[in-house]
Amino acid sequence: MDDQNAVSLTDLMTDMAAKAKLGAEALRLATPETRTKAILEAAKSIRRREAQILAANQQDQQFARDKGLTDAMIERLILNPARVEAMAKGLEEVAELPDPVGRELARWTRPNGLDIARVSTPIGVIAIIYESRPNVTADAAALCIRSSNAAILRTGSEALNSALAIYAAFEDGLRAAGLPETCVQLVPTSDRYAVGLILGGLDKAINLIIPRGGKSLVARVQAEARAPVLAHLEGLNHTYIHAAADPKKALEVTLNAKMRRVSVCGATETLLIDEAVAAKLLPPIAEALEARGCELRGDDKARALVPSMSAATEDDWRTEYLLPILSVKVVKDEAEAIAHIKTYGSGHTEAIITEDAKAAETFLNEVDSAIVIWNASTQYADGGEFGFGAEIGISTDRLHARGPVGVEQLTTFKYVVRGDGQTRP
Ligand SMILES: NC(=O)C1=CN([C@@H]2O[C@H](COP(=O)(O)OP(=O)(O)OC[C@H]3O[C@@H](n4cnc5c(N)ncnc54)[C@H](OP(=O)(O)O)[C@@H]3O)[C@@H](O)[C@H]2O)C=CC1
Ligand SMILES: N[C@@H](CCC(=O)OP(=O)(O)O)C(=O)O
Repeated sequence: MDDQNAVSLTDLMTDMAAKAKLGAEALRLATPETRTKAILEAAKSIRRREAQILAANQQDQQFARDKGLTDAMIERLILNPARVEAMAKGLEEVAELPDPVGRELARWTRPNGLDIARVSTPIGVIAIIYESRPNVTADAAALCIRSSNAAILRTGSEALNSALAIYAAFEDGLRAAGLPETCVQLVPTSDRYAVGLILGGLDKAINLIIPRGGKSLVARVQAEARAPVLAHLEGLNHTYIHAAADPKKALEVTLNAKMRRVSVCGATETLLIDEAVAAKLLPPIAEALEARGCELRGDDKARALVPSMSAATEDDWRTEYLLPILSVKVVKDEAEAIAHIKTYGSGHTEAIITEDAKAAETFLNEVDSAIVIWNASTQYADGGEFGFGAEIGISTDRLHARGPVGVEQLTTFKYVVRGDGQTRP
């Protein structure tokens, strides 16, 4: 980018940040009913604007095809009338969520009579950098309004036209509720220079940055972020089939965990299987996966059982494919499975398949990922599936929230202290 463009983009983003601060203040002081109205009106507007949204999405799909994106990546970009309706319905669900701000979280009285209450509050201005999935624009905007946070949204570049069309519905919703349209703003360019400006914190206007993406984004965030970050990063997830696994559950859960949607961050990327059951369980699981078009890459023991597998390299254990590819390792026991996850996992989601409650508890306790699952698919890593209405994504950070981030996770708190003239000795 030349100097002139850099200056104008810097000006644009600085202006957005200043407006976002005002928006955050307006939201903080608005009633819950006003915020509900903004979201419901945005949902109505999404339905009204369906044709525009779909036309914008067609442009994005063409751009993505010209760019040579994989089918899985194009699939997550696609909108159709059913998906537009699902987006509007999702907003209605968020609108109905209990208001997460202004709640008394705890209250106690000190011996000196001071009455202290911990009360939930919004975070302020949240900037979200996310991938090319159009519904994230709607979900993130609605969750931020519900939780009284102003949002600066930076969509993946392949979804920019769709995001702009969806964003227009939020301008309608905010206006109809009498709130400034700038409570939610969308970065109107795909220039990555804007990402750098967000990571720089925009003169401390940004209270939290949520980056939702893969390796390239991680590297940049780690190098450049100068504002607090709540990382929603890659999901290098494992499913471990324990020696006491039920064969039917092992087959069905593994198939779902890998193949339900291969491009989502909750997809399983590595299958670990106990050597005690590998000879019996791995061949039928491999056959079923291959029949659905999944490529398998295994270690020597796995390949001895399933000769069609290619050899896994060290890189495979470290790769989040987001494709119909699965790495497979036969492990000696649960301890080796847990050690493998500790070495290669990204701290997102891991599952154990077993009928042995003690082994399950060991796994749930010792594996230190944001989500640990017993006898179910890693693809349940999702705020909607957790009952949160929607999600910003899955936090792979340890502070201030872990796992699915919904409205409650978008709040912080303050202390309200009520006295009667006390002075401190
Ligand atoms: N934990 C979670 O909740 C989720 C995590 N993910 C993860 O996202 C990844 C898949 O999505 P994918 O589209 O590949 O994600 P990317 O990381 O490529 O893109 C995500 C966003 O980051 C931006 N970005 C990426 N790299 C850079 C960079 N170097 N400088 C500036 N901006 C950058 C992208 O912009 P641009 O459009 O310019 O490329 C896009 O807006 C997977 O790793 C998946 O696990 C996905 C969904 C949820
Ligand atoms: N957690 C959600 C969304 C995951 C998601 O958006 O993933 P991606 O395909 O990488 O954009 C789900 O499982 O549907």
